[in-house]
Amino acid sequence: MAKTIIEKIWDQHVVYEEQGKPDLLYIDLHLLHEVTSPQAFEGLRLAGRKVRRPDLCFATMDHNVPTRNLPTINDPIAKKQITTLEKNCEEFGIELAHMEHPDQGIVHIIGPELGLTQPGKTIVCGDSHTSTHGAFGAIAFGIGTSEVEHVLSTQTLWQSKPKTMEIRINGKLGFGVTAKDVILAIISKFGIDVGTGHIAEYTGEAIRSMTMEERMTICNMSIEAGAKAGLISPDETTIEYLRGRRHVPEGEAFEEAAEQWLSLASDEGASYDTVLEINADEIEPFVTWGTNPSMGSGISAQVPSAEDFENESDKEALKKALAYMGLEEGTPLTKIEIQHVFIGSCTNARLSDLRAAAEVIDGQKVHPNVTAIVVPGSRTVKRQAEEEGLDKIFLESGFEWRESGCSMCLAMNDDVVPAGERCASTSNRNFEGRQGAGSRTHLMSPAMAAAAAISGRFTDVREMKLAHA
Ligand SMILES: CC(C)[C@H](C(=O)O)[C@@H](O)C(=O)O
Ligand code: SF4
Repeated sequence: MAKTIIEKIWDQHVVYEEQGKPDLLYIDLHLLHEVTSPQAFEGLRLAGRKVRRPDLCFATMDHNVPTRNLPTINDPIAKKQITTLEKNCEEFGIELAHMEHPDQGIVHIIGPELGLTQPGKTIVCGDSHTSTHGAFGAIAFGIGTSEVEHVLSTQTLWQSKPKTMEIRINGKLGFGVTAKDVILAIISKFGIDVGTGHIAEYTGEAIRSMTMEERMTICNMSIEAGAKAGLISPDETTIEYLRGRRHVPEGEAFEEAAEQWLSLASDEGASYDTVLEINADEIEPFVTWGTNPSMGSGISAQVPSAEDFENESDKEALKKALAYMGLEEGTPLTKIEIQHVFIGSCTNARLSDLRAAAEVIDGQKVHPNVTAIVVPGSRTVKRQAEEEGLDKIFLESGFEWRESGCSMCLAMNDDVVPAGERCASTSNRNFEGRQGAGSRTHLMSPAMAAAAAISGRFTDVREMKLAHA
């Protein structure tokens, strides 16, 4: 029978099953960071247990790390989490990319970079955006701290088999439209709960022509559509990205692995519990205007009005969101002014994202009302960007060029948007207070954020690109 990649990987990892109960799944890779691991290690210690497979674990520091004046951490809670992770990794024998290690970075950026993330693996991390790793054709999802402890001690996890979903993106993307616009358009069209109980596979021509970095942006936000995980069947693009990376097999063994990885792709004719479709040519550069990632529109639209919605609860949600965001119904999106720009996060802080932003800047200056920062997703991204001179492009235009970490994505560190101010952000969440108490977040692509930095308001990057062509 034709199977989806989701079923193939799942079936290969079930170590115990019983009718009517969750399956016990083997976990191939466990990624850790400083925020969700301390109690898990403490639990092991109290129970006198060891980590079963430290060689299948990898830890980094990302949420709390400062992005300047390293290694000074001002916040005592942040400092404690950092030193605790250091101690735990040493005691339990887990490899750690500490704050100043050359491999340090946001957990979802360094897994792929180091070749730890591979097709066919089950990958977990105490972090909801673990779905990013699904771009390689892996089942990758976030887990809670008690599950982190379970995986540390047994290398397995109890999981109910999710339903399968296909999200097909038909056709080719238009000029100036990026992976971020695609995933924001999908969430806007289908809502933040559509994926509940499912693992989603993204398919279609637009996905096939994307690079691995673009595919990671798509899979990263699966959780914002409510899905447990999101993934993409491996193809030659996947294989070429992985070739030569540190943790993948070498030589003949790589060719064998590649063949096996390609065989995981969903079979022709495999069926899914749910199928959603969107046409690439209906997608414009996107920005969010509200307080969840589905509250967004193409840049040529206006902030919606209550009359655009049929049911009362949607009208109420709109009013509440606009009150928090300080926006009026019907305002053209290109009239909205911003005070901050954040180019960073596990959604959009890889090398290609920084290149896309730098290309838009193209010798222009950051608007005088705007504070703009670039936070590379990892130290490797930072080094590579500097080798290409991207840091100079950003610095000369007036951006700050920071050290890698989660930074302003969630303001668990010193990088905070002040109350009442607006930030054009390449991250993935725009909830109330996400970038600091009272902060107002607008999600968009790196190119759109760069365009906003220059003009001080939301701008259709396609026009800016044409003007500079
Ligand atoms: C801190 C962590 C648990 C959290 C997550 O799970 O996603 C964070 O990374 C986020 O993006 O909100
Ligand atoms: S960059 Fe943001 S979304 Fe990603 S792991 Fe860090 S806090 Fe979470």
